[in-house]
Amino acid sequence: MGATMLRSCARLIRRGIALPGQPQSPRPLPCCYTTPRFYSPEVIRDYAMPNATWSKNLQDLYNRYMEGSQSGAWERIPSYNATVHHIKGVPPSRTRENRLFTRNLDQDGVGFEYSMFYNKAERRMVCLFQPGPYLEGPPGFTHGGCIATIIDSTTGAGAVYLCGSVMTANLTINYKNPIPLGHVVIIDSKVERVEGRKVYTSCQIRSHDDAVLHTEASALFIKLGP
Ligand SMILES: CCCCCCCC/C=C\CCCCCCCC(=O)SCCNC(=O)CCNC(=O)[C@H](O)C(C)(C)COP(=O)(O)OP(=O)(O)OC[C@H]1O[C@@H](n2cnc3c(N)ncnc32)[C@H](O)[C@@H]1OP(=O)(O)O
Repeated sequence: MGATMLRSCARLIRRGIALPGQPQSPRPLPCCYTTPRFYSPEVIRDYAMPNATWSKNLQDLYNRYMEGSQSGAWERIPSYNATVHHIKGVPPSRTRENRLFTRNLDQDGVGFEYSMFYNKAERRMVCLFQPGPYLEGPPGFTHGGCIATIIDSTTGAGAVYLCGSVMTANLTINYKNPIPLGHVVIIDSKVERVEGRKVYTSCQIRSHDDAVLHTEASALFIKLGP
C-alpha cells in the first residue's frame, strides 16, 4: 500500500471512527445507501447483541459485562458488518460490497459470534466469543487462523479505541489448548504501553469459566497518520 494512500486512509479513519462516548445506536442510513446489495435500507444492524444462537454461557457473560457497563467501568462496543459503517466520510459507492471479515456470513451462529467490551481506565478490550461450526480446523475444534483473527480484532480494537487508526505490524501467538467449536471463551486484551507510533498489546484467551487457558498472544500495532 502506498504511503499516500495509507495517510489518506488514516485521515479518514481518524476523522470519523466511532469512538466511545459518541452515539453508537443503530442509525438511519444516508440516502446513498438506499440501493444496497447486502443490507437493509432501514437500519445498520448491530451484531454485538444477543441472538437466538447464543448459548447460555455467552448470554450470562454478556449480562455480566452489561451490568459492569451500568457502573461505567465497561462499555459495550457496537459491531457492524462493514468497516465503512464504523468510519464516516468513506464514499459508500467504493466500499459497499466489502464486508468485515468477522461478520461476513449471513446466518447467525455459524461463524464468529462475539461481543466486545472496553474498559478505558484499564486499557482493556474484552471479547466474548462463541466460535460456530463453520470455523472448524481440527475436527470439532476452532481453526488457528480464526483464533488469530479474533485476537487481531480484539487487540486491534483496543489499540484503535486508545490511539485512533492503526495497522497490525506483528502478531505472536502461543496456542496452548484447543478451543472446541461452540465453547464460549473470553479474549482478554490490554494495551501494555505506547512508544511513539508503536502500540504494544497483550492477550489471553480463557474458557468462559476461567478453568482453561487456551491461548496467549502479543500484538504490535503502528499508529497511522501524523
Ligand atoms: C486500519 C484499521 C481500521 C479499523 C477500522 C474498523 C473499525 C472497527 C473498530 C475496531 C476494530 C479494529 C480491528 C482492526 C484489526 C485488524 C487490523 C488488520 O488486520 S491490519 C492488516 C494487516 N496489517 C498490514 O497489512 C500491515 C502491513 N504493514 C504496513 O502497512 C506497514 O509496515 C506499517 C503501517 C505497519 C508500518 O509502516 P510505516 O512505514 O508506517 O512505519 P515504519 O517506519 O515501517 O515503522 C514504524 C515503527 O514501527 C516499527 N515496526 C514496524 N513494523 C514492525 C514489526 N513488524 N515489528 C517490530 N517493529 C516494527 C519500525 O521499526 C518503526 O520503529 P521506530 O519508529 O523506527 O522505532
